[in-house]
Amino acid sequence: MVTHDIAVIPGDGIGKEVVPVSLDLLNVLADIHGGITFQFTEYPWGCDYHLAHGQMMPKNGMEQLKQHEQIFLGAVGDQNLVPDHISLWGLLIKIRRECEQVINLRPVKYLEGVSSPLANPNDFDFMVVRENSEGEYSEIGGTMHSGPDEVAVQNAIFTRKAVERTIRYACALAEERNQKVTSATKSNGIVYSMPFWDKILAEVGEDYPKVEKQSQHIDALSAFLVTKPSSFDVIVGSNLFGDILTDIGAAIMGSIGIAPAANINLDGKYPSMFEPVHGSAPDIAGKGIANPIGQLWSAKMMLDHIDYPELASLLFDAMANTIASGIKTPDLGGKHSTEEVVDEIHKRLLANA
Ligand SMILES: NC(=O)c1ccc[n+]([C@@H]2O[C@H](COP(=O)([O-])OP(=O)(O)OC[C@H]3O[C@@H](n4cnc5c(N)ncnc54)[C@H](O)[C@@H]3O)[C@@H](O)[C@H]2O)c1
Ligand SMILES: O=C(O)C[C@@H](O)C(=O)O
Ligand SMILES: [K+]
Ligand SMILES: [Mn+2]
Repeated sequence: MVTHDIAVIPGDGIGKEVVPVSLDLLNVLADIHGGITFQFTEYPWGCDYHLAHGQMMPKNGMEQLKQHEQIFLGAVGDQNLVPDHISLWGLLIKIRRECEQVINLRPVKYLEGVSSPLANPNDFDFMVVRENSEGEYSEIGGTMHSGPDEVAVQNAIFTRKAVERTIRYACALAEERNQKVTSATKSNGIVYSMPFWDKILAEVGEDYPKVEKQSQHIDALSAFLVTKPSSFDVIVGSNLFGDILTDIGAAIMGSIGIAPAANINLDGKYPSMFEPVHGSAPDIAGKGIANPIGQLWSAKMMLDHIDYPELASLLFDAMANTIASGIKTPDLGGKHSTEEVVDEIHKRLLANA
């Protein structure tokens, strides 16, 4: 029997609803496999923890997390309890940085039975590779003066090392897919970092002659995600560009409640982290109607990552078929609860095992 040691952080809001049901289904999948078990260690870190202890996680929190094989996270943030920049940097971004999860991989795919807001979604299926360690998300800067003279400076950081590895990851991924990388730029307006990014795309791209490389300004690219999403294969972008593009991706998929993500540690030195693209959804928390698909699809990405592609496909098909059969939460125009959706996926897992 192989045991997989997973740290679990439900976090805030609907994280506490969609994470537990996902753990149940992961246990069902382990039973179906017969040769593996999951050992889940739950950490109650988040905004409630901050209210009680003055910080988002304990001082040795990172040491504890680094002991585990992978991390499974729900969502972080509750503006009513803790300012968003404190909660995000104290937990989510802290883990991404300290566990060196330098790539954020986010699939965007049309699912049958979902009403996309697009008139002609045309079966789009692409991957966004988001730089996950630097860029516009930087602690370099500061504020000074007050009143009418008050000023804030925020520096964006682009290192050759991080840009190269992100673009390389995207090109290698495109080689396994449909041989096309679209790079998000804004070299017309952002005159140092973006031409630098474009130069590294050209350099790294030489190692991937079969992959078609294309640069597109982020504003036009955002529009094309809406007007012709099926033309994309792999999109690569900086931390902020990738963040925004994947909310557009989630929107064209039909709901942010279904979009998944993997924060990947490339050398295996520290755990990777699997979490949906969405946040804690304070407006629906506690109502039992959160869509569990984004969290479950993130679990599917974890199964692929730890090399159980068959279990991953079984889970994906059960999820996709559940949606196609019309059993879906209100964000997708359905009338079912989180629990009803999960029960149906559970049934389908057992039926197809
Ligand atoms: N990775 C993360 O943990 C993460 C991501 C985004 C936002 N946040 C944090 O979450 C909090 C709320 O942020 P926000 O409102 O900008 O974004 P959000 O993703 O939490 O919610 C945006 C909208 O989408 C809906 N929604 C999100 N997930 C859903 C689901 N699974 N099922 C049904 N509907 C869903 C919400 O009800 C809301 O109307 C903030 O504190 C923010 O900082 C965290
Ligand atoms: O800004 C972030 O990275 C937090 C959240 O919006 C996300 O996409 O994970
Ligand atoms: K999340
Ligand atoms: Mn985001």
